Amino acid sequence: MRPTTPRGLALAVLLEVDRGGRAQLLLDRVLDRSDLPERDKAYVTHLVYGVLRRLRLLDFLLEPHLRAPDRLPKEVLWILRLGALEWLLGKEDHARVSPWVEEAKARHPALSGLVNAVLRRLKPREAPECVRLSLPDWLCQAWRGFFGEVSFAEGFNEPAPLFVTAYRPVDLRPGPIPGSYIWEGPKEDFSRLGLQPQNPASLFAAKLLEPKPGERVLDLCGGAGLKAFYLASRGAEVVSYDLNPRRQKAGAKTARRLGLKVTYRTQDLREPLKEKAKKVLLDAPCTGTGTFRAHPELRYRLKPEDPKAMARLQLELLETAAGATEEGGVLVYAVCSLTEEEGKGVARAFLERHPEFRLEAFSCPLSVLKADLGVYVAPREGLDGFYYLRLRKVDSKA
Ligand SMILES: C[S@@+](CC[C@H](N)C(=O)[O-])C[C@H]1O[C@@H](n2cnc3c(N)ncnc32)[C@H](O)[C@@H]1O
Repeated sequence: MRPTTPRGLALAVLLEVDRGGRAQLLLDRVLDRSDLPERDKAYVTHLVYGVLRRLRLLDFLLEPHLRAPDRLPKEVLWILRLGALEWLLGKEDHARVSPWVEEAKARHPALSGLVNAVLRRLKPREAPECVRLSLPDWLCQAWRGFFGEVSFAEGFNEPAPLFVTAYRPVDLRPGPIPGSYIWEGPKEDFSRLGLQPQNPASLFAAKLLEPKPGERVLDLCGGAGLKAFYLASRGAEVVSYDLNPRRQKAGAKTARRLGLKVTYRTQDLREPLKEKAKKVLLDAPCTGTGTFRAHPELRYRLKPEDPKAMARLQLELLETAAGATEEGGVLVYAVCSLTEEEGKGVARAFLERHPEFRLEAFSCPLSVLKADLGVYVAPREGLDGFYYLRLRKVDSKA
């Protein structure tokens, strides 16, 4: 039987995430199909994201009360985590314990007593910072070493507004940079309204290219084309390249609905391009360590060796982007990741090999976490963490 209650739906989504699914996709699917009122849908979202964003801390709080958590049925373990979340967020005992005991009774009646006892016994417990932030130790320590501290990661656990980029005049609350707004209603058919959901930190990567009307721009690793939409809206002639034709097809459809012209070409960008432009944007694939707010489960799946492996691919793609930049032209490299390897490390390795490129300084209106060979943006106030690098090709014979 398919669950229909908010708690049942949250549990079902979390069990799917446990099997390898992606929370955002699963939630969208489940909530689109559900007839629940908006308030209940918001509660499902709150539960799923709340638990995933604090998973390490919740397990730490449950630990003294469970002898062998690994041997519990998954459903019971996630019910305990959900109940612990509501305890952590200060929900009254009468409102938080019995609903979760009922969920346990419906699935594993013999363990409902344990759920009841554990949820009533929870006590405050001082957690080490990396546990409190629910980060894997390897990443938490790498961030401390590189940024000097890790408190910025608190931002991943804060709820964020839904940011949209507007391609028509709108009467919405402005976001942190021009063109970005905050959507406060229920989900809509955004492209019909001339809007595109997009984090301002992602929009800023496209803005850094400073596209001019009539200018040719290459949008490399353009995916569905979120950044291409902005570039086209400034009157640039945009060609968007990606490996994934399915994403590009979806992008072409949205571009049409937004009334924007983008040309899509499918290519593996580890191979050189057959064309050049004065403005080139490379929004490279990355580990996504700046997007833990929207993709909270990602942090538990990444491995310590991933940033280095990703940086190797990013450097290959940057070679292609460099070859496609005309002399005097601008190349912007961006990733939604906060690791040293994928940001500063890629920049350093690239500049060592390419004396014909010079670093270009720029001012960043978003909250800067670190500026050192490019700029890292802090994942605060709803922003995704990002890294940007702006380069100019000064002399191709250097
Ligand atoms: C960060 S996403 C791009 C998001 C997109 N620029 C946007 O703003 O919507 C990275 C993209 O790189 C693409 N990609 C990964 N490896 C690639 C390769 N070898 N050649 C071309 N594209 C690649 C992926 O398909 C994905 O769409």
